Amino acid sequence: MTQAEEPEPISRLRKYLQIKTVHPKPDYESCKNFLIQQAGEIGLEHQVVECVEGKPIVIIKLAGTDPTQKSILLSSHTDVVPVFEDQWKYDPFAAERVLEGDEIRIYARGVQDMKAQGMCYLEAFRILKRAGKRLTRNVYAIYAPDEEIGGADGVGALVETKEFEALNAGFDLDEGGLGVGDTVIAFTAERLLNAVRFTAHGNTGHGSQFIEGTAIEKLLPVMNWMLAFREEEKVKLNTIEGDRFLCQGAVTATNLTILEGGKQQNVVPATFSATFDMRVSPNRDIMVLRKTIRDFAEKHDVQCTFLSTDSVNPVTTWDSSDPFCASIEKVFEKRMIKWSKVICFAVSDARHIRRKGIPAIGINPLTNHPLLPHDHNEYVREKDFLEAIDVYVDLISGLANA
Ligand SMILES: CSCC[C@H](NC=O)C(=O)O
Ligand SMILES: [Zn+2]
Ligand SMILES: [Zn+2]
Repeated sequence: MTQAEEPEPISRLRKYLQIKTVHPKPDYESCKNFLIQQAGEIGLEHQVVECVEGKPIVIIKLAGTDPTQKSILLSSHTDVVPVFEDQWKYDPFAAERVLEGDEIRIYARGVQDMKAQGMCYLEAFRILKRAGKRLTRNVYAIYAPDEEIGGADGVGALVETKEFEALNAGFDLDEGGLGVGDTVIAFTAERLLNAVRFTAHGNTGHGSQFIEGTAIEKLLPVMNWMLAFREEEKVKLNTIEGDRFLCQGAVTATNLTILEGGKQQNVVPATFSATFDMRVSPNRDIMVLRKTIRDFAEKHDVQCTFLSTDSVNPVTTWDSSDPFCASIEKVFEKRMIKWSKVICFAVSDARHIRRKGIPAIGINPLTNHPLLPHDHNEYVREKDFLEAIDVYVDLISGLANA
């Protein structure tokens, strides 16, 4: 096979990928300009909501025939996570189009997470607009910053604005994960982020002595207890029937991610701290869990700070008799797509939308790829991206006419 001429949607995707919206200093300005230019080219209205200066949210509208009906949101984030450049086969921001074996791939940071998805929305709008087909409901594609750092200044702030209220949203199609094998996953919920930092203070002194009541002595039982909890949940996950990866939302994940303390090898540290990333399953009562953790830490004279204090974690119930869910099921059926409802293992901007009482489902039609979000050499097969656009044409048409 030779590398055929580059299809136009691929050229546009590559341009989007070449914009360095990478943390810690994402180029949101160029990104905003690119999206506005795309909207203009397709002939669509756009608005920019800047809840926090320098963090624009671009909203592009496919106008429906009946704007009094609740609208459909297509959510995406524009930011991408940092790279270890020397670990990449190609420049992560060149968006190289490469022939590997018999497939053409686009390599770039953020192509899986989630710029390909974001561009699918616009390409689908382009096709629908060109066909002159008017759908009933308004559809808004949202391009938001900062999802990768929590989204407080992005969708988290947007949902509190008059502009968001004016969108009159009834349903949100949000960020999905790539399919597992050939199965498309539909996120109906997420685990709650519950990062916790334990800090212990103790006696200090010469490193040669048996100092009593040291910070590390206090901290260790708490750390071990947290790791025992981690083990318990891991065992629980292994007893669940079904794919371990897809089922992980049913249990709570815990990882020690930061360990700090000590200034010099021969000085017993006066302070030591351990930070854990916890992802709490919606099946578990977060308030009870937090109290148990706090009580245990305090019993060991260890301070406990929850770095994330969100406690509300709404779940979108998949209801096949709901017209929006039914319209998605119909697309999957027509296209013979295997799919599965899943609790998302990480968090996404969908949680901000669900907290406003709007149902949100995270879907990504790309299947049979290695999962590379946040990893080196992130890529998407060209053929699959082009097919995903057609899936979005169907999803958008179904939802907007539901
Ligand atoms: C601090 S918000 C982090 C958001 C991130 N979302 C996707 O990877 C996550 O770690 O789940
Ligand atoms: Zn993402
Ligand atoms: Zn991510």
